[in-house]
Amino acid sequence: MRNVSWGDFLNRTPANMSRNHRVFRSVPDACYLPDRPYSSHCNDKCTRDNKLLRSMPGFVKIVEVGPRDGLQNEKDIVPTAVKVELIKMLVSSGLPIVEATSFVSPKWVPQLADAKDVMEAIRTVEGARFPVLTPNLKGFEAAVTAGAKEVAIFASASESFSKSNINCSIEDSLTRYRDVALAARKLSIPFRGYISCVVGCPLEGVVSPSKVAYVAKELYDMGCYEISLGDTIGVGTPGTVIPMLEDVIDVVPIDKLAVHFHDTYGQALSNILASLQMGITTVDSSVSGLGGCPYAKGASGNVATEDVVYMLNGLGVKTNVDLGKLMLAGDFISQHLGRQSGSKTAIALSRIRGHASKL
Ligand SMILES: CC(C)(COP(=O)([O-])OP(=O)([O-])OC[C@H]1O[C@@H](n2cnc3c(N)ncnc32)[C@H](O)[C@@H]1OP(=O)([O-])[O-])[C@@H](O)C(=O)NCCC(=O)NCCSC(=O)C[C@@](C)(O)CC(=O)[O-]
Repeated sequence: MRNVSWGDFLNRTPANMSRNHRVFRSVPDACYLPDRPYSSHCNDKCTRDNKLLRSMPGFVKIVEVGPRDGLQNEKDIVPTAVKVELIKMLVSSGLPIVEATSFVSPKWVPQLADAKDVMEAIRTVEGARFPVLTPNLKGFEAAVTAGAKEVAIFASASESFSKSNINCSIEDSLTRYRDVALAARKLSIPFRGYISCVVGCPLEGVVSPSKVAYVAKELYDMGCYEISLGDTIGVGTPGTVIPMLEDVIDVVPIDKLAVHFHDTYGQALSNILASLQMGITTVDSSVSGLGGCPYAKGASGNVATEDVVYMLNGLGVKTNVDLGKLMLAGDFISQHLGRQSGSKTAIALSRIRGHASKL
C-alpha cells in the first residue's frame, strides 16, 4: 500500500480512453468561452431539438444523502432534533428518498450514534423513503428494530479502502453482505448497494473499472435493487467516469445504477452530465454540498443537491424538487453548522433578494 498524493490524479487520462464513446467524440479538441454569461432555466421555448437535450432523461430520481453522508464527517455532534428537522425540510422540498442515518459502530462514526432516535422521530413522516446504512447483520437488525423499511450495504472497489472503512477485505465484506441480503429478503426489505472508490482511492490511487464491475455484479447478484457508484474522493472526470460506467454497464443493467459524486475537484456536475448522457437516471447528492467520508482523508463534500436541481431544471429534466424549499433546508443546516452553504446555486440565488421564493 502506498500513500497517494492528490497530484497523482493530475493531468490523468485513462489508459483505455479510446475516444470511442459518443460523449468523448462530442468533446472538442479546443474550446472557447461563448459570449453568454449564464444559462437560464429551461422554459417553454426549450424545444429539446438539440442533440444534448434529446439525450437527457425526462426524469431524474435524486437520492438525498445529506443527513447521512453529509453529516457523518462533522466533528461536533449535531443534535438529533436538528437532524430530524433537516430531514423533514428535505422531504417537504419534494425529495423522494432521504438517506436518514447509519446503523454503524458508534466508535467508528460517533456523529451517527443517535440512529435509533432519528428513526423513532421520523417514524410518522410521510412523503419519502428513508434508507439507512447497515455494515453487517448487527446493524441490519438494529435498523429493522428501529423501524427502517429500507437499508443500504456498502462495499468498496479498493482493498485498502475496504479495510480502513469497514475493517475487512472486499471478499469478507461481500460474505457479510450476503448474510444481510438474506435477512433482508426474508423480511421483504429492499436493499441498495454502494461501491466506494470507483475511480480513485486515497490509499491505492487509480482504481481499475474491472474491479468496480466485479463488485457491482456481486452486489447485483445478491439482490440489491440499485447500485450507487461512489467517487468517494471526487477525483473523477468524465474521462475516467465514462470508461468505468462502460465496464459496469456490461454486467449490471443501467437502470439499476446510480451515481454518487463528491466535488473535491469541482468535477461532479460534469460527471453527472456525462452519466446522464450514458443513460443513468438516479443521482445521489447532499444538501448544501455537505459531506466527506471520515475514512477518506482530503475528500470534500458531495455534489450539492441545489446545484444538481438547478442544472437539471436548466436541461428541462424533471425532479419534482422545489428549489426554493430545498434552499431553506440548506440555509437551516448551514446556519446550524455556522458556515456558508457549499452550493454555488444557493449562494448565487440567495444574493438575489426574494428570488428563492419565486423558484
Ligand atoms: C463495520 C464495522 C462495525 C466493523 O468494525 P469492527 O471493529 O471490525 O467490528 P467488530 O465486529 O469487531 O465489533 C467491534 C465493536 O463494534 C460493535 N459493532 C459492530 N457492528 C456494529 C453495528 N452495526 N452497530 C453498532 N455497533 C456495532 C460491536 O458490538 C463491538 O462493540 P464492543 O464489543 O467493542 O463494545 C465498523 O468498521 C464500522 O462501523 N464502519 C462504518 C464506517 C462508516 O460508516 N463509514 C462511512 C460510510 S461509507 C461511505 O461514506 C461511502 C459512501 C457509502 O458514502 C459512498 C461514497 O461516498 O463513495
